Amino acid sequence: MGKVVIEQMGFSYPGKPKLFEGLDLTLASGQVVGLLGKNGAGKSSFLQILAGLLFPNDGQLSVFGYIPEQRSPAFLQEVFFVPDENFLPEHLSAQAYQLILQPFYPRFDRETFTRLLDRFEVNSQEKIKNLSFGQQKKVGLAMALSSGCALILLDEPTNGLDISSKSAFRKELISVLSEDQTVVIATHLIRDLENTLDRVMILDQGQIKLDADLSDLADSLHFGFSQSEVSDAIFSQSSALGVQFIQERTTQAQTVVNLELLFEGVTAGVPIASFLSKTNSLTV
Ligand SMILES: Nc1ncnc2c1ncn2[C@@H]1O[C@H](COP(=O)(O)OP(=O)(O)OP(=O)(O)O)[C@@H](O)[C@H]1O
Repeated sequence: MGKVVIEQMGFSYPGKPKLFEGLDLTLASGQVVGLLGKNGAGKSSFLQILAGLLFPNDGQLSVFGYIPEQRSPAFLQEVFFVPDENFLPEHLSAQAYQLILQPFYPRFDRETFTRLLDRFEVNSQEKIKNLSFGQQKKVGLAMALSSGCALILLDEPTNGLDISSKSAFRKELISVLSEDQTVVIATHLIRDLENTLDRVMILDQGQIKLDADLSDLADSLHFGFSQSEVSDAIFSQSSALGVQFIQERTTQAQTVVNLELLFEGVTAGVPIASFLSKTNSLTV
């Protein structure tokens, strides 16, 4: 479908200091991207800018060749945004709302929607207002994953989901997506995204401090645990149980990327990107 291209983008809420400044970013299709950041880092605002709900103050933003703030019908039918809070009409059932929504999304797959609601154990006939927060969340996620949209934006998708629903969401996300779809997931529940992401972006102090493919992180870094300090660690964190550390990977076995430790390192100012072989962008 094309790309999302951000060039030198700046954004601030009226009367507030800059939230983003000089952001550069390109998202190709076929990736699940995790957007990580502390509370208030701007993750939700970033998604809303991509969805055309907030407008950048500076720079360029193009989503598949469209300018989101123009909110053209051709753009809107390619973007599905699931906010953290319920966005569904409370007086309708999931099934009734799906019928209203479907004509706006040409590739909406009704069978997938029905299957996902079953999988998520949500009653499609029940009015939204009678569903729990987690069940409402699952209706929104089922809609997004069935929408066929080229860009799917999920704000804290696992917030409010129980353990088995988180696992079901991860599995369905990977199985339902096609190569021409891009998903951006904003979250601070980092562990919930394990084994799901193709790429991670860490937003901190108005900048993207790390933007890297998970495969590159796993190739270039070694994530370990030791009872004592490790002398050549790039970053380490001690707890009562021992020391978690990140090393540059040379001959060590490949390890699963510890996203939480990576996040702590990057937000502590460690120039992790300089240890990677194929970094997408580096602003540290
Ligand atoms: N409508 C608004 N008007 C003014 N400031 C806002 C508005 N919405 C958010 N902000 C401010 O912008 C900053 C970023 O908020 P945002 O919700 O994008 O962060 P976040 O990373 O999603 O945070 P969280 O993890 O807590 O959801 C915060 O300082 C917040 O107070």
